[in-house]
Amino acid sequence: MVRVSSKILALVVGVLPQLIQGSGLHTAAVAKGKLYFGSATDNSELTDTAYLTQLNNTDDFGQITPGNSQKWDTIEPTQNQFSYTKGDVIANLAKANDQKLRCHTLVWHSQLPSWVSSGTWTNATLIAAMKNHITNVVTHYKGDCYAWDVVNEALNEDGSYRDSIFYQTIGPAYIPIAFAAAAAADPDVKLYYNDYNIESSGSKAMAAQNIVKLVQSYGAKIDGVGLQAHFIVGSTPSQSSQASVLSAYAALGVEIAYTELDIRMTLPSTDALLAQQKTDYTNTVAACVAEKSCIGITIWDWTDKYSWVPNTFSGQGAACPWDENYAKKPAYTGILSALGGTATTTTTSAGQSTTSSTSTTSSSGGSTTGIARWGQCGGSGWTGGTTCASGYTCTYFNDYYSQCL
Ligand SMILES: O[C@@H]1[C@@H](O)[C@H](O[C@@H]2CO[C@@H](O[C@@H]3CO[C@@H](O)[C@H](O)[C@H]3O)[C@H](O)[C@H]2O)OC[C@H]1O
Repeated sequence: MVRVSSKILALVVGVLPQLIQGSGLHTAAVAKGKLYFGSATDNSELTDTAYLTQLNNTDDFGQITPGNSQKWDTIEPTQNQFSYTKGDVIANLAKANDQKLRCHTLVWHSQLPSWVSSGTWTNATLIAAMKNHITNVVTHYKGDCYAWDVVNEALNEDGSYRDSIFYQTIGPAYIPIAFAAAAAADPDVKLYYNDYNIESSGSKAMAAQNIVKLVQSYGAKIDGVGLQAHFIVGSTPSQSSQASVLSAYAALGVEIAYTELDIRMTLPSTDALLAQQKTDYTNTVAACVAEKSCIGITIWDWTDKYSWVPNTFSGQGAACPWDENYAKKPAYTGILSALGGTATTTTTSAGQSTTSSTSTTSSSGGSTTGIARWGQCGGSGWTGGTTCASGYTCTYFNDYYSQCL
């Protein structure tokens, strides 16, 4: 009979739970004081049972985001006809798994139905259509979402406003109007501005900060800035440059989340690229860990099998922490170590698996040009101190909103 010393037994018993359970990404993130580590997903992927099993693994994923099923073209393909079937599948999955749901997205220039993108609009009719969309959708998902990405990608790379149908027709005021409508429909849900290339300092990150100030100056609620973080292996911003912009957002009194993290490479994948990808993921996650106001991280799907990257960026891919065969890549270990977790993982090498804009609005009393103000003028006359610059007339649209035109 083999006798096992009590010391060895204690060691095995102590280590066993880690070997069996490991410390997954979400578990480790929560231990670091974050709310969640999560993943995007999409309806078509859920028929893949191996995929679903991992998505349901709440040790790794305490949060999910629908990749497409809450976008305007899916939910309101025809004006005032709402279809929640696909979005509800993801929302119900989150509920069943006790995972947080990030809801994505209400107002975005892309994936719009043609009745919106090619419609003939006036300022008032587009505001009404946008508010109707937001009110319906946010009300439908009231209580289900941790956060809504209220406005997505309103900025150009130089920090100017993107020339979307919303900006063209309404001007920058569409942003605070959207936030106010979302807050009115669900006062408890967190409301985010979400964009890419705002993860390190520069004109676009500065413009994102100005969007926060713009919404705040209108007296509307904004709770967070979402950093999409669609990065490229080898040119991902350093941890320190991400950290400094995170603290700039935090100084505005909002939280921050990494909302769509993935780090793509030019294919084929090599061991060197996978090693650099691990470093890039590690640095990004470490920047969030170090910033108290950074509350969570979402990867834009967890496996290369269903990543959006190859369909969008020709010749690029392998952007996720798991490969297309669901084996963990070095990136997984990097993320876990940045979260302070312990890896008992199988990671892949390239060949095999081994264990081991600037707002011109003044906040009070200044003159505005072409800029909306809340209740500052209207049918019943001035209610605030704002005056329009010479040559502009203050035009009343509704109780929330007027504009110097
Ligand atoms: O043919 C379309 C297909 O192109 C579409 O792909 C989705 C496009 O959006 C992706 O998510 C965005 C990625 O980056 C940020 O800019 C946005 O915030 C995200 O919403 C999504 O992952 C792709 O699947 O899907 C629908 C098909 O009909």
